[in-house]
Amino acid sequence: MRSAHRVETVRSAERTLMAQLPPGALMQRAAAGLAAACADALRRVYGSRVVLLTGSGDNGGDTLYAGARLARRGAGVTAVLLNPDRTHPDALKALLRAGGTTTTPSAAAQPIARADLVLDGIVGIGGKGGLRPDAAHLAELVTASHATVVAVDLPSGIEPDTGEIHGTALRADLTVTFGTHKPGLLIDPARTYAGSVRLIDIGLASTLPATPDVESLQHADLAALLPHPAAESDKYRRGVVGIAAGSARYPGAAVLAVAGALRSGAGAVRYVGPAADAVLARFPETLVSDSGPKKAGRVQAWVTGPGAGDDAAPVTEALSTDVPVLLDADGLRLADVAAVRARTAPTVMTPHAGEAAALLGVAREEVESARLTAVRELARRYDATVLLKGSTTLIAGPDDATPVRVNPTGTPWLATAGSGDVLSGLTGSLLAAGLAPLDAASAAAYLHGLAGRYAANGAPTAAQDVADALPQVWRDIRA
Ligand SMILES: NC(=O)C1=CN([C@@H]2O[C@H](COP(=O)(O)OP(=O)(O)OC[C@H]3O[C@@H](n4cnc5c(N)ncnc54)[C@H](O)[C@@H]3O)[C@@H](O)[C@H]2O)[C@@H](O)CC1
Ligand SMILES: Nc1ncnc2c1ncn2[C@@H]1O[C@H](COP(=O)(O)OP(=O)(O)O)[C@@H](O)[C@H]1O
Ligand SMILES: [K+]
Repeated sequence: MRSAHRVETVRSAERTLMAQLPPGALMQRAAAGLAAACADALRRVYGSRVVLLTGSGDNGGDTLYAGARLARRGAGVTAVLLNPDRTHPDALKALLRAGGTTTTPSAAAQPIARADLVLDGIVGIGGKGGLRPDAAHLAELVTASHATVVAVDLPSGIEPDTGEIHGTALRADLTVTFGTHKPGLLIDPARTYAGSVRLIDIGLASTLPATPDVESLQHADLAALLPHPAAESDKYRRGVVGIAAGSARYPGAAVLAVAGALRSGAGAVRYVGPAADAVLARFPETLVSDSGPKKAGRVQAWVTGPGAGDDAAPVTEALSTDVPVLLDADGLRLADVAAVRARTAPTVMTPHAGEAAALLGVAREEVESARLTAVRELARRYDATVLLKGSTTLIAGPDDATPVRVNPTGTPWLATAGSGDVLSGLTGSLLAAGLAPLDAASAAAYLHGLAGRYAANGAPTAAQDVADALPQVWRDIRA
């Protein structure tokens, strides 16, 4: 599991750790890790040209100490001091002693244009709001240069706790972060500013709380979560997933949801709805029922909504059952908030940003720019597990104390009609297998994202291909 902690949590853990260490020890650990990462990025340190964008806080301090280490190895290092009177004094002395030089923002254009490497030490976890005008000007110069950009702790200008961006932020190729990930490094839009992220161990794990604020599943977590049939398994023990989806107008949504469910470990898939002929034509193994969800026979989880049109009856009926229910697409719109809140079995909702915006009564852009806030608010309002789809899919449980999961897999090629239907069938299957709602939804997002990458492999792909790629993803994860 990859963990991320909010600024307040990081600061408190740092205070505890610092009290046990000699003064300055933490900053030296951070600077040593940072300098090593920079040396890797440069390949050859001797003779390289390095520019340090240096703010007035400890983020600038880390940067100056790392610059001093690079200067001692033969790099030409120039620090651009944004606030000369308030620069970290000891770190600045160290840089000058190592042969580094300083300059002002107004004279920074030439060194930045010539640099091989630029370190962004303008602001770290002490930042609020987008970059101020003088720093924003430096960011423009960096964008125009060919230098490799390394962000120190985080790209300056992003909101560390949420991944929001208010104004200008600096774009990095690599972010070297200290002690723990910050949520903003994992969540878009800020995530794309961070480039690849490298975590430096400064000993903080010993003082951070065990439960992070945000987390991401990794391959090993998936391998542990995925259900695997045992000798005594039968189709009911493996889980029967019910799909109440599709309409005369959108039969394909039903087919794709069934495809996602069949490829994801369900012992059987039961279908109810007006698209039975289309479903059976493609998947003769589907159990089709003429009745609604309540009378359809034994099912361990329902998926309802994809391609449903305006018929609320199957959605309402599914919600009245005592098994987990997944609401997607039209089902989100047709579900009554009070009926969802009143359920005793889990409910999982899987909106994209547009659907989430409609449920929250805000503009789509507002959801996309503040994804963490939106997913938490929906989970709270519906007392449900919410999976907010998009460029970084987020999954929140109804309880605020549970970490929000960020899906690390995925590809923009998944933004293709019907791929969401595959995800809903896939999630339903994992719910029917007995996974807890947060695990089912985050494992499904992980598998779906990888299946999208496999299916696309750098070229356009379609929703059916994503479903067809699922077994190979499954095999690779278990291997
Ligand atoms: N506290 C610790 O023990 C450690 C801290 N470390 C470093 O210290 C950083 C935090 O240091 P600080 O608390 O001094 O804070 P920062 O250095 O992140 O930022 C504070 C300074 O940035 C300026 N600033 C704030 N918002 C700005 C904006 N939007 N545009 C331009 N300037 C802005 C403020 O005027 C302030 O002087 C971490 O990110 C990390 O890099 C590391 O050395 C590891 C140990
Ligand atoms: N920019 C993006 N990057 C990565 N994944 C994306 C992006 N845009 C959409 N997706 C993914 O593509 C899928 C699309 O689902 P959805 O919007 O419900 O489509 P549909 O309703 O057509 O099935 C979701 O899994 C979503 O997370
Ligand atoms: K920074």
